[in-house]
Amino acid sequence: NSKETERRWSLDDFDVGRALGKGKFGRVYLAREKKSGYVVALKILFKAELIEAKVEKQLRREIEIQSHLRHPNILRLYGYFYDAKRVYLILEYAAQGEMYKHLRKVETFAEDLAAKYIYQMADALRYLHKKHVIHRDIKPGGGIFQNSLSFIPPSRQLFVYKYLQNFAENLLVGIKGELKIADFGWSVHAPNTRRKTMCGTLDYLPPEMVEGKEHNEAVDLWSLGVLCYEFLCGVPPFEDRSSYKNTYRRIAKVDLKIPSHVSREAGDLITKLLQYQPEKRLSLDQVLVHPWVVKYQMEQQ
Ligand SMILES: Cn1ncc2ncnc(NCCc3cnc(NC(=O)Nc4cccc(C(F)(F)F)c4)s3)c21
Repeated sequence: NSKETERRWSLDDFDVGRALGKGKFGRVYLAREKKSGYVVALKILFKAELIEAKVEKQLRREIEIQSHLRHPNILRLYGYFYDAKRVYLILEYAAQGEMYKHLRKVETFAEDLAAKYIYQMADALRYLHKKHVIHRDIKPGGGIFQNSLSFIPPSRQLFVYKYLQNFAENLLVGIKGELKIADFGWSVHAPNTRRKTMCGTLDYLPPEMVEGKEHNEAVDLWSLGVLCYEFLCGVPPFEDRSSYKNTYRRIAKVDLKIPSHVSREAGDLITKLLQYQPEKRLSLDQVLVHPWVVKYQMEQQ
């Protein structure tokens, strides 16, 4: 309820436990709110580092965006607080941790598991794209910070899509094995140690962004295709571990080779998402009714 986000939290409200992971700007810890016993993830950021990297505004925007999002496949940001040196993000705890650890452990996901994750991702992206429209209407001052997203001219609101650009770097898994998109902060745009490649974001960039052209939410459909490929093949489709230039070239040429072990339906979905022209890519609604995605939803029900 809104009470959670309004009340003043402090570190004394929590018992802090083991470290869950570390990002560029700080660490995440398991924590329990003392009164309710509620378990959360507490991300601790150092103000000095945020100021030095000039990302305070981005953090405000992230808090503003995330505090209005409610979707089972988007990690909740319950609130935040700060003290003299640090900013603390009170986050939903994703009990099964980082998606990449699961993928690396099994190398490739079975097609039914990959289809479940793609369905959940498409559903979350559809929600986010709709929210962007609503975000344009957030009444001034309606958010925690005055400079809420709504003050940004629509053209720059595409910034939020970029947050999703490397969502693959920031997928977590909830207690019931459900996918959770996390970490909308730019912090993850920095070279990310989480993946073997120096800067994971490259693998997920669509041709229009690689070529610095205008882009819109169709970038997320491209990324969804890259994610689906990586779930089924264990590596992203255009990766060239030796050089960024070659990865760029392969993306711009859509140099896509789908291995024979990938089913025809899965290959069909990937091919229809990894289209050079943004308007040719499947829409999120079409992804949600694609035979490969739907086939496994029946089994789930
Ligand atoms: C690893 N792990 N395992 C279980 C688990 N459960 C929950 N969470 C985890 N990890 C944290 C995931 C995050 C969610 N939101 C984030 N947000 C952020 O880090 N924002 C942020 C940081 C620094 C700078 C900026 C700025 F200013 F550039 F915008 C923005 S991090 C978990």
